[in-house]
Amino acid sequence: MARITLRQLLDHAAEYGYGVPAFNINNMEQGLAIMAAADAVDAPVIIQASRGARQYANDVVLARLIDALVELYPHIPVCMHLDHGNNEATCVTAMQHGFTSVMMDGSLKEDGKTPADWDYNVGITRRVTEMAHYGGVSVEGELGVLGSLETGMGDKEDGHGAEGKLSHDQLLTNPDEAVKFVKETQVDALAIAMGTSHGAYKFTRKPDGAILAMHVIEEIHRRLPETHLVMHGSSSVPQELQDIINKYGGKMPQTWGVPVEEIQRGIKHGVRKINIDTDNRMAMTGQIRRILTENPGEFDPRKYLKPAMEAMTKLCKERLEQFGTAGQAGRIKPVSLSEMAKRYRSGELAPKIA
Ligand SMILES: O=C(CO)COP(=O)(O)O
Ligand SMILES: O=C[C@H](O)COP(=O)(O)O
Ligand SMILES: [Zn+2]
Ligand SMILES: [Zn+2]
Repeated sequence: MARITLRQLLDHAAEYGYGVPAFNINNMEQGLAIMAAADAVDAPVIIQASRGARQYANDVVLARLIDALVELYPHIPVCMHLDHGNNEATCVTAMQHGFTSVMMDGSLKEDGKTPADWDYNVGITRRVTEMAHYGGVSVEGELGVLGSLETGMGDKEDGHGAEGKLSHDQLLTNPDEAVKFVKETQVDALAIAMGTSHGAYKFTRKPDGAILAMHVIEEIHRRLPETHLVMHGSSSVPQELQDIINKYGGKMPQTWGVPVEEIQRGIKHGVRKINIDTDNRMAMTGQIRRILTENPGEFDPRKYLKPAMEAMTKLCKERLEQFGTAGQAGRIKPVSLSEMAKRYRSGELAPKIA
């Protein structure tokens, strides 16, 4: 059994100076693809499911799927994480289905659209952290609202995300507030806003410091050196994948994502979890388009899902290598949830804030 908590994994990543991609999952093919990549490079993995993924695949199916993946690859530590939990219930039901980590995203209200105020975010995140830690489960919180520094718009693209115009203050996490937030909520990891957004359309040009504010990460890390930082919306949206999709009938306007070298810079400054969904969606879609275009008579899903899985495996492998996750699986001895719970109770896992 190699299920592992986010806290244990990110503590290890901090100790050895690497980052861990968190790949979103919605179905068996994505699960198999992630595990094949982790196995190929001996990396621990974070597999995360959004509320949408849980509705799509069904909690019971997802839970059994993760059991199966863990059984198939007993030497790979797997953290099963809830992406963008919107209230206490979403977090608790994830824990009931074997998630070892939950995100309570209190930066937005329950509707996943309306920016929340400080008291709401601290209150709900603190409640989830208390509950989760009793069971040894890890918690990621979020401070600041994801959205574009180019347009000032929230990131409404894929269902979750703020609607309408946001202020510069909302779009960039304030370092002083970050310190207070971690202290008051006791989260294990903190997602911050610095110009990334979900989906493919993050930037209209290769991002520089004006629209991808890596200096905010560096400042927060200076103030909170022991806190694991999380970058959402961190797909790189490779040109090559845009080209494949468009070559085979797709119509994706030219766009830019988060360059891998910027993420690597973040990893030097406390970024430990890097969320990636869009790149994998694009890798799979490109191959499905290619196969169906080249073989219009094809109707066996395996014929296009297998190349789609292989493309996803290739992308996951690249990120595991680029972030330094490769080669770390064998160095981690999973700590049980009950042992983690004891450590929270003893106070030894409380955030260390100067
Ligand atoms: O942040 C994410 C999931 O929480 C995914 O981000 P991307 O859309 O950039 O892949
Ligand atoms: O939050 C963003 C992730 O990419 C998950 O997206 P989703 O809510 O469409 O499943
Ligand atoms: Zn969010
Ligand atoms: Zn996200």
